[in-house]
Amino acid sequence: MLFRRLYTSLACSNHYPSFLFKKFTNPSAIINSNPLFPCPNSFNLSLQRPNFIARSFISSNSQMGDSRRPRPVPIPSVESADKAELYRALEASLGSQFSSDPLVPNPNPLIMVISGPSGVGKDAVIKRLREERENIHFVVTATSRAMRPGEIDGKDYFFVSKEEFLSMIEKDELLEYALVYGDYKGVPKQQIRDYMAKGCDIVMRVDIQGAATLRRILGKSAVFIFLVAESEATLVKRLIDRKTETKETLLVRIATAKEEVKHMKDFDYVVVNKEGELQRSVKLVESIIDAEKAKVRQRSAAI
Ligand SMILES: Nc1ncnc2c1ncn2[C@@H]1O[C@H](COP(=O)(O)OP(=O)(O)OP(=O)(O)O)[C@@H](O)[C@H]1O
Repeated sequence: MLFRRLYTSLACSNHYPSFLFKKFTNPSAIINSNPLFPCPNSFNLSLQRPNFIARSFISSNSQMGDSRRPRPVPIPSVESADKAELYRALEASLGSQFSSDPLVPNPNPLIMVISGPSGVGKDAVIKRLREERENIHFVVTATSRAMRPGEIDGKDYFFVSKEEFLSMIEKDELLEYALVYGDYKGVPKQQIRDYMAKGCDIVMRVDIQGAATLRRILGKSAVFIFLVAESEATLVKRLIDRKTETKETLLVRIATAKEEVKHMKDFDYVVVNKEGELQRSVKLVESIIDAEKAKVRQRSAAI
């Protein structure tokens, strides 16, 4: 049993020649067939004793002369030994201290792009996510449009003049921008850099066109989430209930939404924001973040 554990830990370690583990499944076969183990018979014998003497495997693999080899280390019985004593004996036997350094580096900051048709619930999901999750920066967009009553500069948008916006374009300070109904809207790069440097994840809320532009710029280095209602009918009712649209803009938004749903395939994840189940949608977005953080090959975005 003890030998099997030792064998498994050595098989996962970089310190030991892999051929020993690839080729053999029976530990005693390794011992009996490998010239690096000078005394196969004595090893087999030692397995039969409760407190057997283990040789340092790492050292026995070295090219050092016998005089420099560490002496055999007694390993106490697993059943009766003190935990600390057993731990130290295993360290001594393997010839190195067990490191407390993290085996896995901190995950990279994530850039998430949340998009979906108008009225699907992007703002509602993001608002709830903001309340529930720390270490996320929600990107504040720059716009050249006038501030509406109740809006706060730096929170809802960065309100800048058209000239200032054009100067930001000129200086390549925007990750992406668009002219929407005569007003510029864009994502300032520096804000994203600053928060990523602090280790924060980044969330951007953009329309479908913005998401397509960001996909071209960021490729697979960002996560793209498409938010959708369970049906067209639900989406329309939600827009009507919001009472923010005129009949003309309602028509435009609904017609646009029908087209936008076709772009779902360009995203990495789809979250169905079902009627009355906002919390479930937020949990699903959080699960996506958690899954991305657990990826062996992390996305790595450079802005
Ligand atoms: N799961 C849900 N169930 C019921 N109502 C919801 C749900 N999610 C969002 N809503 C409501 O639907 C309406 C539209 O949501 P929201 O404004 O967040 O959409 P949006 O995608 O940000 O829209 P737009 O792109 O037009 O700004 C809001 O009144 C919101 O409270």
